Amino acid sequence: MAAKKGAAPVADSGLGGMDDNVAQLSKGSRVWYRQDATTWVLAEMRDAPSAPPPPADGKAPKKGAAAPPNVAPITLLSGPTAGKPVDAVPVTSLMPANPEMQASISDMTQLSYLNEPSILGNLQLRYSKDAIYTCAGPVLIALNPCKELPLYSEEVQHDYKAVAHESLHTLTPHVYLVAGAAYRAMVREGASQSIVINGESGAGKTETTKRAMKFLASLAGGPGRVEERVLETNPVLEAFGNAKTLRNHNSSRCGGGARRRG
Ligand SMILES: Nc1ncnc2c1ncn2[C@@H]1O[C@H](COP(=O)(O)OP(=O)(O)OP(=O)(O)O)[C@@H](O)[C@H]1O
Repeated sequence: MAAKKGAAPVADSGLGGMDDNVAQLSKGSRVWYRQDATTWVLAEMRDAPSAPPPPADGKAPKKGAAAPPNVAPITLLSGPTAGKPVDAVPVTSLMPANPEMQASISDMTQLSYLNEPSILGNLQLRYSKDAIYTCAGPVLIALNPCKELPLYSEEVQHDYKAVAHESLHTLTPHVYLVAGAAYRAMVREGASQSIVINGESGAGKTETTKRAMKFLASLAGGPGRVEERVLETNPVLEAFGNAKTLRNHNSSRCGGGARRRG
């Protein structure tokens, strides 16, 4: 299969180059098909990739032009067009799908293929089950549920407090797991720890920070007023750093030009 670089109709995400994945495609393979710039659809290959048909106008390709990519017939498996056959799809718009895609995977490193649609598909599947936290090795991915979930109760905190003193990650991914790991490292090494929380506006950084601080305060607080006092610093910090924006009533990034109303 000779899909040449530069022939892809859409930009590569950089998460496992498309060309690298073409070799994985054969008849019966489950694949992700890039329908447009933002949509991946699960599909099955009806046959192995083959050379593309000659151009309709019969003209020979220009000298030095990149060879067109091989093509394959597929059947769409997900979305409103499920069951629809699509012929002659360029292999450069296909990515191998994980065989374990039916079950959601709590640690991305367990996915057989770590390409963009597999990561997004796994996150989407978990999100549909209100599993907003997913690990990617030591990194925690937190999605904004845009609703209150029963993930932060005293009982849940109690469970994660128990493992905060152990080194094993026996519970499902959670911001408490990350906070607990930082706490454990601080106690073990006797040194300050940092948790980097990153994401676009409205992603949930402030909420995640508050949950982590609350958990840390309750871990270390004991019978005193530590938890209360740590959390009382929030309004002061927010008064200096936060502002209401079109997208977020409590944004920690002020101004910043036009924003989409969310
Ligand atoms: N874990 C969560 N549970 C429930 N609601 C959440 C959660 N995370 C975020 N939200 C909701 O999303 C809104 C935006 O989240 P947040 O203010 O934390 O975003 P942000 O990433 O800090 O945004 P900005 O960069 O603009 O400050 C919150 O006001 C809250 O309503």
